[in-house]
Amino acid sequence: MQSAINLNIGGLLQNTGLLRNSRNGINRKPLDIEATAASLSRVYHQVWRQFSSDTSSPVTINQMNNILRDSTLSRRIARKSEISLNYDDAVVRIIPASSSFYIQRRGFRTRKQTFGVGNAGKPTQDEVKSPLTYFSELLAGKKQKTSEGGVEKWNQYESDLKKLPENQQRTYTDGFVKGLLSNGVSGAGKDGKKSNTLTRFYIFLVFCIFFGYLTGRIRVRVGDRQIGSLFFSNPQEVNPEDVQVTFDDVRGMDEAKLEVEEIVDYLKDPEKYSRLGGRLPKGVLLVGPPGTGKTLLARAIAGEAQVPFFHTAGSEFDEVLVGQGARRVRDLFDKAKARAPCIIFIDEIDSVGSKRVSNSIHPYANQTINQLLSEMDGFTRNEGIIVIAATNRVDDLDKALLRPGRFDVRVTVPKPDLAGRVDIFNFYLSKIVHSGGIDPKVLAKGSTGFTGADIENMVNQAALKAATDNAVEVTMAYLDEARDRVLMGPARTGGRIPDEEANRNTAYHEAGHTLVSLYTKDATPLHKVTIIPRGQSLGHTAMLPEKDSYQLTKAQMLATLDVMMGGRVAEELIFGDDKVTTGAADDLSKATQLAVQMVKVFGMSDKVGLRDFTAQDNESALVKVSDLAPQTAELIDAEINRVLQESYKRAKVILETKKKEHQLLAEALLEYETLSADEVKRVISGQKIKRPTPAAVKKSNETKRNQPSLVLHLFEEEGRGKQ
Ligand SMILES: Nc1ncnc2c1ncn2[C@@H]1O[C@H](COP(=O)(O)OP(=O)(O)OP(=O)(O)O)[C@@H](O)[C@H]1O
Ligand SMILES: [Zn+2]
Repeated sequence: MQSAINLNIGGLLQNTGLLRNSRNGINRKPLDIEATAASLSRVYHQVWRQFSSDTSSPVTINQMNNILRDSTLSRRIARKSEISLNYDDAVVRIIPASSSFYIQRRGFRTRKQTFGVGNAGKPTQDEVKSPLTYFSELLAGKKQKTSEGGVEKWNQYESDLKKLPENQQRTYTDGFVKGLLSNGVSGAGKDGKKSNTLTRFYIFLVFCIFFGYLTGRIRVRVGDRQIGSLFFSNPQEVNPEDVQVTFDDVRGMDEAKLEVEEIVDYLKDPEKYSRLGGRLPKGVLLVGPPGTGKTLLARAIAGEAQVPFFHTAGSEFDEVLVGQGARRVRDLFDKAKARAPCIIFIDEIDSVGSKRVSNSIHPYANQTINQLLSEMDGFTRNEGIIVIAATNRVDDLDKALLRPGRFDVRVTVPKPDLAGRVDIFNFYLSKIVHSGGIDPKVLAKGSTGFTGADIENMVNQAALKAATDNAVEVTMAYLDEARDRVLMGPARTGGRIPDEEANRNTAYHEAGHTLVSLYTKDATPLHKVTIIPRGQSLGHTAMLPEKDSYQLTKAQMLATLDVMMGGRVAEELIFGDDKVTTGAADDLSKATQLAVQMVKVFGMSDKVGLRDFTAQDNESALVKVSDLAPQTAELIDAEINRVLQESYKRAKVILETKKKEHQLLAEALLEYETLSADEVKRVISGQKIKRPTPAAVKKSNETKRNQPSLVLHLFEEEGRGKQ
């Protein structure tokens, strides 16, 4: 039992880690509601049993699902710096940023518990305790009710503040406090007792605002520059003992590891290198797609060499007062020099180091880059500082950053190949209890294109689901299910949407994609098709490449286009021209993007010819957009249209000749909701599927759900208004 719970806590932290990742820009991992709900409700159950003699669970997974499923809410959850779940007088606070959470019972005495599993050491209770709770407790004394009112008002105030344009927030803050203070003075004469409470509330409020300002919870803007949160947002330093990652934790990138090995050697003993006159790089640029383990590799270098690791992100240098970005860079290097040998890691360097621009929107961006450049020139090669930067868009970087003496070593961190994926699967499988029959090779074959982060996520999802089901071990079935989640995004937990007309439309739309993919020679093989909503889309047709591909042929790209067109064509053929829906918007935008690239970048249109027409889009280009002959622009436009039109026609021919199969497939989708590639093939050849329909399964699973309701409080940090 205990171990199952630990697993869930670990899983919960993983999920909060996902939250943190999705806040960090590129949304590569959508929040998996089902898994999060499962782990949350388990934790709840656990807390409940510790704090109350009542052994029944205070909240069921279903209820938690319902709460999290609300799509607007879940999108907002992904942006939260803190999520707090209240039930009766127990509170669970989750702090994605530090991958920690704590459980607390409000009342006369506060019992707290911190489960810290994680990267950078356990935060102490006081660290994770929000300033709000702190002050509400401090000031409330035994009058719990009052302070709760305060918190409520505070929440109201905070949410009101967020609705305002950012430049007005400061004014609002001042006004609000002034108003309350003057109100309090006039109220004082009438009712001493009340004013006492009020005064406490004001003090509380002022403290909150001040504290919020300090911790970055509240940010003040002047013009379009932001001040505030200057005190606590210095680059966070992870001490050597905290970086416990070693090269052994980094799997499936042997070449990259080899390339950075000598850096480790150097950091361990810089003297040795200086003595022999060796010249080591000052900066290393890790280039690769998100989730391939660039951060992990940098950490491992620090861990292997046992040196301090300064972790920052390019975006942290942004959004500050004029000159603040430059100041932070300077501070960072000053601190690093004092701790040499050490590593400075700058994640997403493209957000600060992109090409220097001379426009009025970003007048100060250049200062930050210039500072970075001068700092890097400022220390000598053998001073013991290695700056490691990560990016997935090396083309966007300012050329000056790439010159010798700066980031002159480039290490590519690609998506893992087959052998790499086997290695990564082995690594993460070894951390869970799984059945003997699982073959990492099979898993690796079925996950072409997955990154290390995807694989970690997949194994973790499987373990979570198995724990929720009280399974003894993680079986292949769980892993398969988890792969689909990673591949297609988390499914809506409530199953199909309640609108059967929309479902019918989705079924024919997806069946259209599926059929075109089956009958187009170079299309990526079909994996699964579903009409259960996932993410933003109502249905999904998933394809999975059979093997790693290092390049795409023109035929493959055209096939991809045809498959994308299949959805709209299907709607048109079945429901008529004026009954087509908005459902094809995403298909069309992706298709257009692909067609544009084929014509403008890949030279795949004979008429337009072998020329890269995007090269002129930047400042220093020899040929500017305006130099392009109008006929050429017209030709490009016409060719893009032609590529799309032809693809549409090919899809139409297929679906017109496969009417019968189309209908069979759509009907089967309506009945079974999700079909595997094999099942699709059975259905269109007129055979039956031998498993109960989801409707039948649901009916037999109907359970009682009469539990008390749950309140979800969300604390927002980032000033992005409500929704
Ligand atoms: N090659 C790998 N071996 C083991 N684990 C990996 C590997 N790649 C990724 N992971 C797992 O995925 C997590 C996320 O990877 P990481 O943050 O290092 O990726 P990244 O390339 O830095 O992404 P981003 O560019 O978004 O910052 C890692 O913490 C690790 O747990
Ligand atoms: Zn579609």
